[in-house]
Amino acid sequence: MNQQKIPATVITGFLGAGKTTMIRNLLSNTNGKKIALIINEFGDLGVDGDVLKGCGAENCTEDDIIELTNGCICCTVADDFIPTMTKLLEREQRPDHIVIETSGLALPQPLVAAFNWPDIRTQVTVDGVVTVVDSAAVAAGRFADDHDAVEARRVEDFSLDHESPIEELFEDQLTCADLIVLNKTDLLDPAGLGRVRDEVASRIDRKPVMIEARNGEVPASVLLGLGVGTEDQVVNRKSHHELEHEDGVAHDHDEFDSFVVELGPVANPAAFVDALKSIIGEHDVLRLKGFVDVPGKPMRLQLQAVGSRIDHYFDRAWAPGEARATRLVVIGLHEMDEAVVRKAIEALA
Ligand SMILES: Nc1nc2c(ncn2[C@@H]2O[C@H](COP(=O)(O)OP(=O)(O)OP(=O)(O)O)[C@@H](O)[C@H]2O)c(=O)[nH]1
Repeated sequence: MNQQKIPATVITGFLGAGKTTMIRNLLSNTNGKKIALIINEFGDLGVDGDVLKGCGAENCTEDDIIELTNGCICCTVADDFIPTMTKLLEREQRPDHIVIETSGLALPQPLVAAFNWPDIRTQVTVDGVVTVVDSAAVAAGRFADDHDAVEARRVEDFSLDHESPIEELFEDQLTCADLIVLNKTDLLDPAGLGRVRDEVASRIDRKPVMIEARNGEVPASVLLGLGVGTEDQVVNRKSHHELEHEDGVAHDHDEFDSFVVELGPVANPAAFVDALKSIIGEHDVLRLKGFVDVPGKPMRLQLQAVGSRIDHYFDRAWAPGEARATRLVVIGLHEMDEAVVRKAIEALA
């Protein structure tokens, strides 16, 4: 049997960069290609899966969307990702293309390396790694090393062996890229965007192609079909973690935490969003997302916060028999005080 290898595109990028938005767009214009989608997110609430399953794409049905929820994909490659791929490849109707959305906190390197496992390597190749960048967050200095803060942490914790975890992850995700999408261009002027381009370029030695996008609108012909075979090159794209721990110390996400808050109905969404904005700013919440039950409304309110920028819109009707609920996942650095943030959010409903 001489089957062609199935191309797989890995989509990575920091929390809230616009990965799900880009994939949603992609699914609405796949040029007839049948797509299988593997999604992984940090936190116990499958928001991305819900959003993507809800888009009703013809070439990527609910059966073709697989959620990996047992942890961050880079740490669960052997237990989760490999068996999932194996099962996918055993399907009678194989996909034309596989798209993998990593969690916003994932290191793409271990995932790409997994494509060299014997059973996978013969059947699939990494078409390319696409790293989505929140250009507005870069411009706001979110990934710049805050030397004072890092030094303060170093004084408190002598075991700290590296710089800001956010900055490191951002660089690791760029380091692995075959294509960089500078997203959220609508939030910057051309000069600001030029500075973001320079900053991103300065953080990597290789020179992957960089394109600009708004709302993740990138044609399928650009995203799919890069034809790189990244699994053969991953050794040259080592993450900070791999460079620091060549002795094989396991990677983990101890620097980040997430929890889910469940609340009652929210009668006044505008006031709720304003109050959330304050809580996010005060406690330096990195990402907050989920769904809100607004009494008297047949539709579910989707809420998406990246830093203190919050989008909210009614995304779909509550399904018959579906329990209406307000559930939000909150992600922050380990220092974030879960009890205090939880209490502050719970007090809003
Ligand atoms: N203004 C603006 N907002 C955007 C753009 N792209 C995405 N967003 C918004 O940014 C927020 C996060 O987008 P997602 O697509 O969920 O980001 P993500 O990278 O999948 O997030 P995680 O899975 O949590 O890491 C949502 O509110 C999007 O609507 C853009 O180009 N411009």
